[in-house]
Amino acid sequence: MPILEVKSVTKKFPTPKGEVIAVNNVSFSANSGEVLGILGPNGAGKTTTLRMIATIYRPDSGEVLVDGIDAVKNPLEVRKRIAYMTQEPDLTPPLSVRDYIIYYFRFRGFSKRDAKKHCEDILELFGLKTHAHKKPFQLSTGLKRRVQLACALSSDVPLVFLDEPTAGVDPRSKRKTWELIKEKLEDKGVTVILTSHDLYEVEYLADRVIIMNQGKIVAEGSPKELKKRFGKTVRIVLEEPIKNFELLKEELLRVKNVKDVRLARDDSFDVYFKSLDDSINGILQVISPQELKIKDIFTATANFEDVYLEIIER
Ligand SMILES: Nc1ncnc2c1ncn2[C@@H]1O[C@H](COP(=O)(O)OP(=O)(O)OP(=O)(O)O)[C@@H](O)[C@H]1O
Repeated sequence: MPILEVKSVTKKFPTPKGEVIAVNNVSFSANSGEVLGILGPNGAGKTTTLRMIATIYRPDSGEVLVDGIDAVKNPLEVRKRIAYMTQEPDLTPPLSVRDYIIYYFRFRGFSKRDAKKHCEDILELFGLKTHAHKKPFQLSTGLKRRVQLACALSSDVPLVFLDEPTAGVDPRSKRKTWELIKEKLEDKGVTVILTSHDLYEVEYLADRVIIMNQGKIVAEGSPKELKKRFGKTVRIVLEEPIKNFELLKEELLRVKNVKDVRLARDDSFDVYFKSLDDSINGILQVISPQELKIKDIFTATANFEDVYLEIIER
């Protein structure tokens, strides 16, 4: 049974300009041990979806089940099964790192003794020991986020939400955070719902991705599958500068499954294919009669960012 089932869920908000449909008839599920990425531009409905699962918002229609438990009928039981690392970059209440972690686990129902013991393990595991005495104002954004992450990932619950876990964090600390997430998840069977605007982060961490736009799911699959579905690029480098690119482009666009042709430099151009399996024979047949001499050919699968932008722009 999936740990999370979201079934035909809709959420609307009243605004002075009329009703906004933040989430529009969305359905998906997440299996045990899976990292599910939710992607989408600002306002796509990601946070609203997360908040409905986390029992912060009540859906207008549809159903959310966590571990088989209905989030509307039994919110307290659902809350026991989830941990939520929110987008808020600060630690509230403003305690020392050690006290904050103990407070967090006391709040989650741990005894004082267990919370203290758990806290020392977490400080060690997440490299926070030397910062244990510091107050939030003495911590960098990256460290504050790491404390929040440590609490969420160590909560011993089946479902964890990471809402932009590395927003505002520098590239080196980001990488460290990703490694910590991977390490921590490896043998635990925890399901993670990850939202992020960092496509590299999602590609690195997520087993499967849902892309939302304007309240709806517009694509779903593993990052690898999505890249495969959305094609490859071939760069052709010629011996000499191209004299009439527009004419060449026109002819290449007539080749089966070529969706775009763009000039890269004066002697090279990129051909975008619809799918990974498309052959480049067709383009060679256009080039040969024109006596253009090919110096090099490189093929590359579309990168995840290209794929994402294409899905969103469609
Ligand atoms: N409490 C609210 N009241 C009114 N409208 C809201 C409320 N919360 C969200 N919305 C609207 O619902 C839509 C979806 O918002 P949501 O915050 O879920 O998007 P998001 O994908 O999480 O965006 P971001 O990437 O910016 O966090 C937006 O149009 C937003 O303005």
